[in-house]
Amino acid sequence: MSIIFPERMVIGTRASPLALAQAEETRARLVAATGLSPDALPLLPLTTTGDKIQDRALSEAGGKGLFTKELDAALMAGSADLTVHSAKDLPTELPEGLLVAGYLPREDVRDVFISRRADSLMSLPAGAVVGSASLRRQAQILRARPDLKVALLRGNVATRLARLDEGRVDATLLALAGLKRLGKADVATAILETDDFLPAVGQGAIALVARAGDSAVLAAAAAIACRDTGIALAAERAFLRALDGSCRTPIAGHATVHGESLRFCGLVLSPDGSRSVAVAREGGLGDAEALGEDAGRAVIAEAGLDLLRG
Ligand SMILES: NCc1[nH]cc(CCC(=O)O)c1CC(=O)O
Repeated sequence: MSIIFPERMVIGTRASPLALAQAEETRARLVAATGLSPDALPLLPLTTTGDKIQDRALSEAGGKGLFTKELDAALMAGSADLTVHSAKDLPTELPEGLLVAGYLPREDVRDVFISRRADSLMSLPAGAVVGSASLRRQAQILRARPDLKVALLRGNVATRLARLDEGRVDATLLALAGLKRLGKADVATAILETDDFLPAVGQGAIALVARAGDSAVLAAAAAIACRDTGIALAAERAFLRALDGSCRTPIAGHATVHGESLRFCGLVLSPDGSRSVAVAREGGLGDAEALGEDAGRAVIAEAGLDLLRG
């Protein structure tokens, strides 16, 4: 029996340069895997609530799904057939009727340090200001360097680099994956290794979301999906779900597949980095979700809910 792909699929995406690069990558992979022409895979760029809010930390703007609500609505209304997301920004629970149809092969998961004033986070002068909008990065910066200051810095990559050049902040951290996808990896001053600086759940992965019953679109997504990334993400997202992390809790988590085994590391911090609980687990590839969930429960047992509530 041959696989039936759709004749045409509208690809919903955010309109930011990074989102468009991710949607283009998805489109190119679909062309190669399904034989559809690029014209049969039009992009539908949408502006999300998260894109409009620029003056506040997103954790203060009402939480989850700020980058996904409009894309979910387009899927449900039928104006898009497949939506492309940074897995990092995808809530652990999707609306009824939608599901993750697959993940593309993961990019580099590491964060990078960018500064004109120092070669590394550890060599910044005391009191230097590091700009980031991520509570995880803020907490991890303060854990490594309690003498530094963190400041809210939002916006796309170009905006953040401009703030650095203006001297409004001394340094910033960004995901290497995003820089690579934008062809800007050369702006990195230093790469932070995962042992020192655990990335966010889903970092570097692109998630494809579709309608649950749409078998032709699901088949097309499956044709470009990466198995190992799916397994790693199942563990990471189960960890996040178990913690029920409000977006105000600094949480990091990273899983990797090594042959037949899956390794997971998780970390929860207080916002000021003074307290943290780390967890490590290893298991079989079939147990990814259970492993992540178990790691999340272990953190709750050790940390207590007050750490998690910040
Ligand atoms: N929340 C913003 C966001 N969502 C995904 C990425 C980078 C790409 C990725 O992690 O896949 C970024 C920017 C950043 O953290 O530097």
